[in-house]
Amino acid sequence: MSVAASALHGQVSQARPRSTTAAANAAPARVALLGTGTVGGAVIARLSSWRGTALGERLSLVHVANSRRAAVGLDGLAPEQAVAILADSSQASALSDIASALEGDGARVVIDATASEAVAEQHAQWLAQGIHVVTACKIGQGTSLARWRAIREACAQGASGYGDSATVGAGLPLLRSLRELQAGGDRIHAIAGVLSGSLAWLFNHYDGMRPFSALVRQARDAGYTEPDPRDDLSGEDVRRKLLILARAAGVALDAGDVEVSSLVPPELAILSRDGVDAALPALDAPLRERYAEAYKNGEKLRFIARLERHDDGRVSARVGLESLPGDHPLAGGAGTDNKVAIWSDRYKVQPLVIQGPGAGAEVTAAGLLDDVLRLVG
Ligand SMILES: NC(=O)C1=CN([C@@H]2O[C@H](COP(=O)(O)OP(=O)(O)OC[C@H]3O[C@@H](n4cnc5c(N)ncnc54)[C@H](OP(=O)(O)O)[C@@H]3O)[C@@H](O)[C@H]2O)C=CC1
Ligand SMILES: N[C@@H](CC=O)C(=O)O
Repeated sequence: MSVAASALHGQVSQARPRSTTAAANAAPARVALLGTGTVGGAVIARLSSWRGTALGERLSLVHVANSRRAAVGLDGLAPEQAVAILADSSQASALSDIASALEGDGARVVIDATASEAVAEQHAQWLAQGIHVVTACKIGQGTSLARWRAIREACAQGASGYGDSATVGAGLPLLRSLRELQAGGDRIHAIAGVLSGSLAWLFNHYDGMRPFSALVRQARDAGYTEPDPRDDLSGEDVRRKLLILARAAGVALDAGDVEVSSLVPPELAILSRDGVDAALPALDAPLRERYAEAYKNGEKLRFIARLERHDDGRVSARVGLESLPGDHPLAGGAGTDNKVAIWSDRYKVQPLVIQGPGAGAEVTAAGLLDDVLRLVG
């Protein structure tokens, strides 16, 4: 599929260096954390490890919530006690409470460590109120173009920043590099690579012997997959990441402009989430066949995202499983490695290649908190 490219500019996160005097005088930024699962739990652990340090003094955790409960501490919750306080809290979780919990001196920040549509729908409203949003969730910028535009406009309206490093590459310097290339006058020509940490891990480990479904369970238990692993296996998570990259590269793609080849057979796709685990073996036979075919040709299976701007102005975007020669540059990597090649005016022939862990609680939490620190100055 191809669409016309349109010139958009890179987004949004603003580094705001602060002077030493300002640093000494500034009230700590007030932080609301939404989501206490794999990623949110690691954010709390990292904040706990900062207690009593200069980094810890820059942030005050005033609101923590999961989908059920919230805990509020207007003078700051001790991060190491936040999980226990939340477990004991009788306050119901409500997104409408967050702005008031953040009121007070200092910058205000919402960290979105959920996979929630309802939370993503609030991003633009918080930004318009001057509240920074830092997110691991791709639903804000990686779904409809209208929502992506609303987020950008709200940043301008609220003079607030959107921290999105964790949405692609779990904090790897991917979006930052795209933006810096363009800030230096480059046009992005193409992007190709492995954008899913869980699918990278799966295809780095799958040898055609163990059932693929058993590896999916292992990847889920390690915290690499989305809460519903079908979001990874269907290519939807990679579609969102490619949309985020494309839009940051100045290409106004909508979700339907990306051609997606899903690994999820129809009988698994139609199930409610409760039924997914038991039905995962439906993946096994088709993937064994794909693997055997690739193996016969000396190739490796990799789930690849591709964006290309053609000379005539068309853009093509697709994600799906590819069988690559064993020595292909995108076939390398280990563990959850993402590996992304970027072609631009200065990298015309040999692309810029960025590689590193692309999923996992700790790297993602670190990427989120890096963005928070950048935004609050
Ligand atoms: N895992 C990874 O390696 C990476 C994940 N991400 C992204 O991070 C996000 C979180 O993933 P992960 O931690 O694995 O998911 P989990 O399922 O482990 O955690 C999700 C959390 O969100 C909470 N939640 C859901 N809805 C709301 C709501 N309305 N208000 C407040 N909290 C809510 C859930 O609450 P409850 O406990 O009540 O269900 C849960 O605590 C996802 O968007 C994912 O794409 C990004 C990069 C890497
Ligand atoms: N499920 C995602 C987690 C990070 O975004 C992935 O597998 O890459």
